[in-house]
Amino acid sequence: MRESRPAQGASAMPLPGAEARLRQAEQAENFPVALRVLPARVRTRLHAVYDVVRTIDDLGDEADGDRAAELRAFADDLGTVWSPDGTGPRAPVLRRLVPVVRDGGLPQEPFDRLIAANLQDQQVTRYRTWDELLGYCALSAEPIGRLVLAVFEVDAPPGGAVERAADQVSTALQLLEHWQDVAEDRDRGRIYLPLEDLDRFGITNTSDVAGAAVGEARHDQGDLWSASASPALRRLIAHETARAVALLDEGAAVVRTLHGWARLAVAGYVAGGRAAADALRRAEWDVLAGSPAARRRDVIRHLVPELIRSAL
Ligand SMILES: CC(C)=CCC/C(C)=C/CC/C(C)=C/COP(=O)(O)OP(=O)(O)O
Repeated sequence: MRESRPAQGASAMPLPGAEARLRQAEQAENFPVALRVLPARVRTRLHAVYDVVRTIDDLGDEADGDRAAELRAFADDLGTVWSPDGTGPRAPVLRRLVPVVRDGGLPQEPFDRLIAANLQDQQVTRYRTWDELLGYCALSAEPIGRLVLAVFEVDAPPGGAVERAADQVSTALQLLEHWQDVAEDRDRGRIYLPLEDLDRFGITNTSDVAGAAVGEARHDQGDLWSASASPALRRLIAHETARAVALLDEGAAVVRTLHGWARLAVAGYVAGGRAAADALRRAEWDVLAGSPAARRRDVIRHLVPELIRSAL
């Protein structure tokens, strides 16, 4: 998962092979970002959007130096895609987005929300409740689904059933990634498992209790800091995975309302989510021994029935 993703570089300026590194990052995702069978125009558009999304995420997670400043600078550059200042954006990844926006009405607002999510990540490292976590997903995951709908020019009126279902699928995919990446996020100082659930399942996290700086391993003890997950933590991960899969199931209805390539692509994302849940189950919910990775063959195994269901 993320550990295999290379850092994009603090300033998102041209890096040798930057695009190749983004393609490599794409391979580490749970879901097929742009299935090879999709038409070239659609794949180009999906890649252009993915690369910007990934860049924002990498600035928020991995950039050296002042990440908030890097994100704000990138946001300024991003804004020029919609409000050309004569020269256009500086970052190559944004230059590749320009024709996609010109060609097919891609909105700026979802990108702005992704910037806001990553700025929030610099400040907020704990979520008290499930609802608070869903609020974060509204900034960090829902915009991705909305962009995918825009890429496929799907008619999805604001607040309507299609948009809501896409939000559910996107949120479910992000939650599943969080559960896969509990150890990695913890090492970054972030815990996405809601604190009320940690309490309810009796998970100890003495770094918080003792008020020690998160990430200082010598102070960190308790269930979240072991080399492998305790029975209590495994029960919690199984519970949170089931909640994410329930959201995925609800949102998967969107696949049935889509047509053509959009249906195939979104079925691929849903199948990727199911493969991620399989990986968690296969690891017996132990998310501390490593990040359980989705297998390609599981994605395919889920894609076929997903498509059949949507055709009925
Ligand atoms: C129309 C429709 C439903 C499309 C699906 C859109 C889609 C693929 C959403 C994915 C959301 C997601 C996994 C975010 C992960 O963010 P993160 O910041 O946790 O990612 P990271 O772990 O890769 O950094």
